[in-house]
Amino acid sequence: MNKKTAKLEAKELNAYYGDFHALKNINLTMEEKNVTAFIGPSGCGKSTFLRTFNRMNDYIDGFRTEGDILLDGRDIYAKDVRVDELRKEVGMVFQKPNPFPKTIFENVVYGLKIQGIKKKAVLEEAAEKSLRRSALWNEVKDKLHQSALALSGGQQQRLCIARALAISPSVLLMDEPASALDPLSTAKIEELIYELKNDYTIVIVTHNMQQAGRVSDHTAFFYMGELVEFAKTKTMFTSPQDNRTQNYITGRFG
Ligand SMILES: Nc1ncnc2c1ncn2[C@@H]1O[C@H](COP(=O)(O)OP(=O)(O)OP(=O)(O)O)[C@@H](O)[C@H]1O
Repeated sequence: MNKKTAKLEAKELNAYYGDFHALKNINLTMEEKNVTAFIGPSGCGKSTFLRTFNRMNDYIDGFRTEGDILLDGRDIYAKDVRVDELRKEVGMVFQKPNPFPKTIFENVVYGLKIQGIKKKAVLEEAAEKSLRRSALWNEVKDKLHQSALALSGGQQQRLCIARALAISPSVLLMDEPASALDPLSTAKIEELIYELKNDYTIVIVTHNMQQAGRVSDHTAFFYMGELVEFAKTKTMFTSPQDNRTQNYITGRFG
């Protein structure tokens, strides 16, 4: 087996919303082309941590970090890092599907157009590739120029994944990507995550323990801003080392 390399690393990471200490001295390494699930009770800092990897928290007044976040060994909070470049590398999919009120095609190629790509043939090829990759092509290939808002919730979420993939990121952050979807659409998203990890490093926040078990290689359990435990998912669910992890995964709290 190939030795996996570190893709994302947090080193002594602390994060604050004003005076509130939201993430406490987090050290974590995530391997390339792996799926890592973040689990833990509501408010423990999962989304905050996820959003540090593409600097999504930068928009929040009073938010600050200490310590380092590294992508391919480079500090993404360094002064010379361009956030727009970073977000090409680190794509994100949110809890609620959020397609733009545009056509399916325009949604997928949105990021490419912002980058100045205008050639129709290039955009068409990229759209097809991304829609195939997100397992949506067969369902939408005959209505690419219809409104994305007419798609079902599950299709909209796969469209948002296609939109994220179109700009060729190497990391995909997913914040509870299936929690607003029905079981069948959820299963499709899970299958897709399983497929995508051949090419992408994926980090997923989920409240659904079965989902973490099904899709992730590694799981990180957070509690009150601390990373309590990080392990291979199988190990975490069969023999957690910390009582808090044990209590959470057996449903005693959270
Ligand atoms: N914009 C903000 N301003 C101030 N505090 C915030 C902000 N966003 C989150 N927090 C606080 O930071 C803590 C961690 O929130 P976060 O959303 O990261 O938790 P979470 O584990 O993702 O929760 P959930 O599972 O409910 O989504 C919470 O106490 C929350 O109230």
